[in-house]
Amino acid sequence: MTTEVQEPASAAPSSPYDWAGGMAALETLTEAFYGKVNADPLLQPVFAKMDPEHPRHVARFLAEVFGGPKAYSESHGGHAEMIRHHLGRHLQEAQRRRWVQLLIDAADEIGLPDDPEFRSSFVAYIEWGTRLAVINSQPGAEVAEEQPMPQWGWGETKGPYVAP
Ligand code: HEM
Repeated sequence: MTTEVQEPASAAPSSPYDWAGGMAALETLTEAFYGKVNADPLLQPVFAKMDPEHPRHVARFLAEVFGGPKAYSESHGGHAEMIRHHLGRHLQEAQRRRWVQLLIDAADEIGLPDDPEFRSSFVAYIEWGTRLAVINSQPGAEVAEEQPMPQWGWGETKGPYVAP
């Protein structure tokens, strides 16, 4: 068996958002995902009081992270508002793991692109974002709410976080 490292395509798509299929694809993803969440014994109680618009809001958030329109920042309070939704929720690692697993299951189910480059970018952000959600949800978490919206392209993380 040979393993080949793929060269980037000469006409690379402008963003993971475009490659994923834009807002319609992300809305389909979050609909499928929260359907699974609602049927999951570990996560259903966490989301029991979820706003019916929640899946669409998360799709907009993901869209912005992956290079799409800035709809979450312009209409839903941006990153600070997303952080506020997780404060004090005492999320646990087992719940985070299940969240990631169900999102990837949903991605496969709806046919989100499954090429290694896209999935690497996608899962990298999901690992980062879910771990931040857990950290920010703990009692006494010191959260800087006014952080910029994370931006995830095709590249890598540029190294561990070092406090200023
Ligand atoms: C990349 C990871 C994540 C992203 C991008 C994300 C995004 C969001 C956003 C945008 C909201 C606010 C929705 C709105 O404005 O209506 C929200 C709320 C919430 N998130 Fe997350 N989240 C992530 C991870 C998690 C995880 C791992 C959990 C739990 C295991 C979680 C639990 C919740 C809960 C309980 C709410 C409030 C739901 C409600 O309205 O009752 N999130 N999240």
